[in-house]
Amino acid sequence: MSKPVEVGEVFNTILVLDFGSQYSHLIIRRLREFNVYAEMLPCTQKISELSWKPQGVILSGGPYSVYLDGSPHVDMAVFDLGVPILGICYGMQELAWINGRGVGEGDKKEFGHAQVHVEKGRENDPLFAGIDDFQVWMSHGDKLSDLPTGFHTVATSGNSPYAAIAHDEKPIWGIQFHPEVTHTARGKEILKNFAVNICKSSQNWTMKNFIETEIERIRTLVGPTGEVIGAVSGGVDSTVAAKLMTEAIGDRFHAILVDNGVMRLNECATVKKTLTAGLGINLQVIDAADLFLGKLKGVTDPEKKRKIIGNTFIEIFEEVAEGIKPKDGGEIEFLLQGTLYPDVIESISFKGPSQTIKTHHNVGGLLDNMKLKLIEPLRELFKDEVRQLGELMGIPHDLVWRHPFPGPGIAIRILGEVTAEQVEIARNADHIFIEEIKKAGLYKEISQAFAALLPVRSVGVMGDQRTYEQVIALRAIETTDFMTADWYIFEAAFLKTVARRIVNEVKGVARVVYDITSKPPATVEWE
Ligand SMILES: Nc1ncnc2c1ncn2[C@@H]1O[C@H](COP(=O)(O)OP(=O)(O)OP(=O)(O)O)[C@@H](O)[C@H]1O
Ligand SMILES: O=c1[nH]c(=O)c2[nH+]cn([C@@H]3O[C@H](COP(=O)(O)O)[C@@H](O)[C@H]3O)c2[nH]1
Ligand SMILES: NC(=O)CC[C@H](N)C(=O)O
Ligand SMILES: [Mg+2]
Repeated sequence: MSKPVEVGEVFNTILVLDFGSQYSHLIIRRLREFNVYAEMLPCTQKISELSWKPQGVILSGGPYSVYLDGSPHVDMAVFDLGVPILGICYGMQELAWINGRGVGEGDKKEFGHAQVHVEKGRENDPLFAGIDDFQVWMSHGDKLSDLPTGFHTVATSGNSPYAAIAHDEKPIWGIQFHPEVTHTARGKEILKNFAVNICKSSQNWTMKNFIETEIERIRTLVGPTGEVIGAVSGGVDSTVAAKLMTEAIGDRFHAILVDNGVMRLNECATVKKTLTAGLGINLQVIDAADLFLGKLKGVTDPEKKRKIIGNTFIEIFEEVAEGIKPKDGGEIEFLLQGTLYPDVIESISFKGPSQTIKTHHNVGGLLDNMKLKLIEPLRELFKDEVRQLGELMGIPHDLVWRHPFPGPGIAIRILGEVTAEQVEIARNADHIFIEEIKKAGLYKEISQAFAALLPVRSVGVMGDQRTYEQVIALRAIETTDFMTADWYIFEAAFLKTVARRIVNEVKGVARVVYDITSKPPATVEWE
């Protein structure tokens, strides 16, 4: 018997078809919070092309209007699956459109809170088991003008006579409000009623179960002699992925850490020690600092820096990979990547192209010439699930909770030309800042913090001497998804200590400032 290779084949899965709502991914999050596995696919997904059968289907909201030409529609085969279906907002309008076309533009839009009442006589509807009168979050301009054929009303709100509808015979529901946002007070219970009570999904999505199935899956994919390479940075994602690979295939996995000369203070040595001695990962550190710094000489444009680092990184990785000779005499077949679920969601979303703000370095550029097959063990996981997984696999707590660190490293935190001297200044200032944050017990509260080195000089006075040196900008942010972020509010005394230490201990710095810009309009990194 061949073993399953898709996570959806192993866990009972709720399929969320995404019509492009900003909240679609939250549906997945909420379901997983009560241990039901859910996956999101674009609304255009052909059901016949799925390798697994969903336990239930949710049609998400979306910015379109079902009655306009060019709006997305669901594959009708979804109704032949015989599984329960829940339409949310656009998803409900889609159900109504298919069953009678009774959808149009409302006289007024409805954004924000509304009160929903379950109709008399419908108290036993399983979607609302234990819930009768509750506050919801609405976000729509279109509404149902009629009850679709074969449906009845389950709940109403002031502005929506069809706040919830259900099919008379089949397990199909539509709701106009968004149960996935926290502003809908009983939203999670409604989703749980749907997934657990109605769809009968097992609540077995735990990281403990995931480890076992994922290791099995990797072994099946790689086979008994196959070998895998992977770029590992010492960040949480690549470390957790590398640890899973090691558990699955031992030293047939080759991890490569590239020292690009713009890593944090003592980074490579620490990562090497933790990963090899601590976690048994077969890791090779490649010292390419001089090569990177050589290529960055004279470059000040942020995008150029990013591209140079990205390309050089690939060059080195390929060179090292070619030198690795698998024991079975064949060739390396697979490349490990630490892709997370948010990246996957971003690439499947039913949305138009968004503008490039900055080029994030990535290892994906390797694929064309290397013909390596990708292994992405974390592609179904959110960051907090990766952290849980890391803790369970015995990865040190400090590593699991590390702030993210960008591939182009300190190079995009040095404004202007990147030289060994500038790296030294930025690195030492950063080290002091992080050290003080940890000492104050704030590290976990802050999502990311670092020091940037500005290419301006300022006059100072130290020990009666005039100084004329550079400026360090401290950045600390709070965020959940790094798409938006707010700056962290420190106590004045804390900033005072950090500033004093940096000016006193780091040669070349005369002044320290604190960045109080949110994202947007700024970004997290300075370049
Ligand atoms: N210096 C490096 N050496 C080898 N691989 C690297 C290096 N820097 C980045 N990478 C690769 O680029 C990928 C993306 O980097 P990214 O910073 O997003 O993830 P991470 O470092 O694993 O985790 P985190 O987001 O917590 O920093 C990494 O998973 C790793 O494969
Ligand atoms: O691996 C990475 N390669 C990159 O090229 C890169 N650029 C930014 N970042 C990280 O992404 C998050 C958002 O940063 P920005 O607001 O600056 O885009 C923050 O966490 C940044 O540190 C990167 N990570
Ligand atoms: N959030 C939604 O799904 C909105 C659906 C639809 N476009 C409306 O405005 O009614
Ligand atoms: Mg990183």
